[in-house]
Amino acid sequence: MAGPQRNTETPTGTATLAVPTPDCGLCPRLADFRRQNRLAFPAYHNGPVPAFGTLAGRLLIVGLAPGLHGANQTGRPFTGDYAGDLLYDTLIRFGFARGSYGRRPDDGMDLLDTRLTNAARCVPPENKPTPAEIATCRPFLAQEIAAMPNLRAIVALGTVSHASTLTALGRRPAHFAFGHGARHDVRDNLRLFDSYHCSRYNTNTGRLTTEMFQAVFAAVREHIDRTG
Ligand SMILES: O=c1cc[nH]c(=O)[nH]1
Repeated sequence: MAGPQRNTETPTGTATLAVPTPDCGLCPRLADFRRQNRLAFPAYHNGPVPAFGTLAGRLLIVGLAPGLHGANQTGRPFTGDYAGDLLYDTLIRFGFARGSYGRRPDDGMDLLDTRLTNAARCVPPENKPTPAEIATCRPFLAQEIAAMPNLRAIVALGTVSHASTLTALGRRPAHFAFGHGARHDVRDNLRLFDSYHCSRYNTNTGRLTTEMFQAVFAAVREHIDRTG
């Protein structure tokens, strides 16, 4: 766990972006959980899950945290478990992705004009990152945002992502109430769209329907096409 806490990646070939090291120890509880998971599931990714998609994109989607048998297994956000089913299908429908989601990182899915990341990069016990863990991981989210020169829209999946995104942008969450379908102009040329998280729990309970989720991305599509 010792050693530098930051790597850099150069996805655009120009900008460098700080990302957590594979053995990031900034959150002791998550590092402990990772050690347990390495023993229990040695074939899994078991590390911070990097963002997926291009930094040149106009859209950034911010999830909560990797699922134990999803992104923590495969190393790609929202990949490997139910959480990606509705998300990737919706992205394809509105032209933000192409391919077909196969729950595997080698399924050939491409994001178009879009980047996908999480408020916390490491899998938390019981899918619940603590506020301190979200805060510790926030600089990586802030760097993602800062490294996207064409950004026009951010979709926050759930209240935790909504608040962390606003804080990363230097805005006060108390000034922007979360609501499914809510839109907030958070700075010049940048609109935040809120959605309930596309988790199995939310869709099974009917809190989030396919139509509700699609309506958010229809609005994002319209916004991006209109603002260029
Ligand atoms: O928020 C989530 C849920 C599942 N998988 C992710 O990568 N993020």
